[in-house]
Amino acid sequence: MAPTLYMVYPSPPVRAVLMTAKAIGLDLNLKEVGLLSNDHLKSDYLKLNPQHTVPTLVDDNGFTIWDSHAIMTYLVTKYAKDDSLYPKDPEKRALVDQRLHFESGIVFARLLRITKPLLVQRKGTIDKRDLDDMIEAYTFLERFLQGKKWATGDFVTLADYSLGASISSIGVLVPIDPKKFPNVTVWLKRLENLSEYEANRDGLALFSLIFKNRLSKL
Ligand SMILES: N[C@@H](CCC(=O)N[C@@H](CS)C(=O)NCC(=O)O)C(=O)O
Repeated sequence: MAPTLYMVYPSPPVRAVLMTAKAIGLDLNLKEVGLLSNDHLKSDYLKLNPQHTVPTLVDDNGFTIWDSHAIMTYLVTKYAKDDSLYPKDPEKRALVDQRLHFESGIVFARLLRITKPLLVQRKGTIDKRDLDDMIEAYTFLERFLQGKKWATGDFVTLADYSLGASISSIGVLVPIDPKKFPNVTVWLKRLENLSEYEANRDGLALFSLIFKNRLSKL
């Protein structure tokens, strides 16, 4: 039996998990959660994940874990044929972990500060402070990528899927200027050429549709 992933396609963290599963050749049983109908706030879902977020993974033995970063490292540790996406070497792993925490604590947190008001409060604009903070996050990533092919070095890791899902998404609302951010621009293009990036495409298109539509309602 395949592990079950509770998900919605537009969610960047969900897409990071989908890219991971595709990369390691793991089939997932996908269950869409009705966020708009608040299904994630109902008792059945809260029993699975009291934090009521997607993605949430239930493995075939019943083991349940949420947060994309925890899910991705779990899936690679348990199901991948080798450790290339999440190296066992302490220094290489520490670099991947640093980037995953950067995605979680900086990039996704700042993305949410932009997308939540658009979606929940139906605002039609992005505050300048939130725009500036996102640009600062791009600047950090630009520096991390200096002299590197991928987020941590010469090889694709989970850091690329996690950052790639979020950066490709927020780039729709806060454009990534290729002159100011050449490393980020080239890295995203490189990511788009990977076969596992296919798992990001449809959800990204939906994300784009939802949020561009909100902004155009000015
Ligand atoms: N850090 C979490 C973020 C998960 C998250 O906030 N997901 C959003 C969708 S993109 C969600 O489930 N929102 C509904 C809620 O928080 O109630 C992760 O990486 O999984």
